[in-house]
Amino acid sequence: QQLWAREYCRGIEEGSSEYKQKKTKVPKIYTKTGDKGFSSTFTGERRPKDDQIFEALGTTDELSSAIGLAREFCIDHEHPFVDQLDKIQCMLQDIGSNVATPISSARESHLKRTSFDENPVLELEQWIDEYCDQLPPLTSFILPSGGKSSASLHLARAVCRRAERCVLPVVQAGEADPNVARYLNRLSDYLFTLARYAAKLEGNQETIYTKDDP
Ligand SMILES: Nc1ncnc2c1ncn2[C@@H]1O[C@H](COP(=O)(O)OP(=O)(O)OP(=O)(O)O)[C@@H](O)[C@H]1O
Repeated sequence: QQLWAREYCRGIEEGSSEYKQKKTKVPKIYTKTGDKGFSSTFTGERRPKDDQIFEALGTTDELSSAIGLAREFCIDHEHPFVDQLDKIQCMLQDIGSNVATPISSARESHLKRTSFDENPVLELEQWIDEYCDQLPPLTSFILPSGGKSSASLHLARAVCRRAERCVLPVVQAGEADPNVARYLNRLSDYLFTLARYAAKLEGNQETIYTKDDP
């Protein structure tokens, strides 16, 4: 809202009467148009808030928030991959735009602005391969553990898998780009690998699954 106001009033001296007059016209964050349980897609359609589009959109938002929290723990340790997490959060924003633009009601200009191609998927694969080369091979199940960075990356991984489940029906209905589902599928592998890598960098032990024999 603040940013919007600053942009809207760009070039006008802050505090001047013209600025104050213009700023009062900045729309409020709450329009109340969603109070009856319906909201808008980017194409302007009104749909119930429990529609699969908003389910997918909301879960993608949860995923970005989970990564945002993990990122904060990683910053505390000055991990070298924080830039990758930043880029992923931006990609998730693009995924949200693609999902919120159902192809059946989109105009050419909508599709152009919200397209999602396969390059980000390939980039994730490259990152995964680089980390895997530096990790010992997995010989048993590991549990979400390995310190705060690692455990929070595991939590983000689990949210990522839920986001994938929510996005899939939208993709299968032909309403979002299949690269969106591919990206989320690859992202959970990236987050798993990164969780292990973070534990290694921090010198933390990962907890191994064990089963007590009766
Ligand atoms: N509960 C929700 N979960 C996921 N996405 C949502 C949800 N509600 C709205 N959206 C999407 O996020 C966009 C912005 O949300 P916003 O809260 O402004 O919508 P709204 O509830 O329709 O409006 P308002 O909050 O002003 O009454 C909406 O246009 C819609 O695409």
